[in-house]
Amino acid sequence: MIELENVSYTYGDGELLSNVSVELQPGSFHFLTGPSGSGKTTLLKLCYGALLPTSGRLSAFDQDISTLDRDQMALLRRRVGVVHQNCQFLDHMTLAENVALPLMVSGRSESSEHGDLTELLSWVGLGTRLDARPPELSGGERQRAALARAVILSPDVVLADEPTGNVDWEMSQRLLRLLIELNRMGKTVLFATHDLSLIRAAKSQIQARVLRISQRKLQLAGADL
Ligand SMILES: Nc1ncnc2c1ncn2[C@@H]1O[C@H](COP(=O)(O)OP(=O)(O)OP(=O)(O)O)[C@@H](O)[C@H]1O
Repeated sequence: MIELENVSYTYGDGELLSNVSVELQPGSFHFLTGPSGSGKTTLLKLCYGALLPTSGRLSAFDQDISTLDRDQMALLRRRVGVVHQNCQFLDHMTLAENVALPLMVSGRSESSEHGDLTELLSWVGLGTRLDARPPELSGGERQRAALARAVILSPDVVLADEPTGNVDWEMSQRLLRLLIELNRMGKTVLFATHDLSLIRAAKSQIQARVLRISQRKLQLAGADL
């Protein structure tokens, strides 16, 4: 689905990621961990084409991302749902309208495999909050709304950037379960988190590989986690 071959990325004059290689196979579940500032968000941005590698090759759906024109890049972005670290909503619109925005922008009327919008919001536990305005939502509700918005176009890949960053343990587990469910529906999932206890808790629920960024390199974490 997404493959990085010797990808490096440099902001200004400081190299952040150095010769990173990884392949996200269809239907796989990966965690991405590493200290704050190690480059997790940057790696995710590379995966959805918000940044292009400084060197190396990144391909998505068998296409070299650096060769894509604007339309092809837009198509790629539709196949990759992103839960951003600091999810933003439009405060003057309802929760349902915010979640439906990608549908409107893409000119589509149908929803994801969850059926209609109400069904999707019920799936994330927000079925009674359709008319709420974003400022009225709790942190956990915002994160679940962000997840619903990320999957409304039925992407093949879901990238989640610290979706459990500002929520308690119970809500973290709930978000994890939703991502596991998406994976069981066949989606390829990359879940960035610094929360190692959550990764340990996930081990009994799913077979996932754990990638760790350390000193600009990407490694497969082992039993030491
Ligand atoms: N647009 C940018 N310009 C310059 N430096 C940047 C930019 N974006 C990020 N950085 C720097 O790159 C480094 C990695 O940032 P990144 O957000 O990818 O790390 P992270 O592992 O996701 O961190 P956290 O866990 O704190 O979210 C940080 O030092 C950050 O300041």
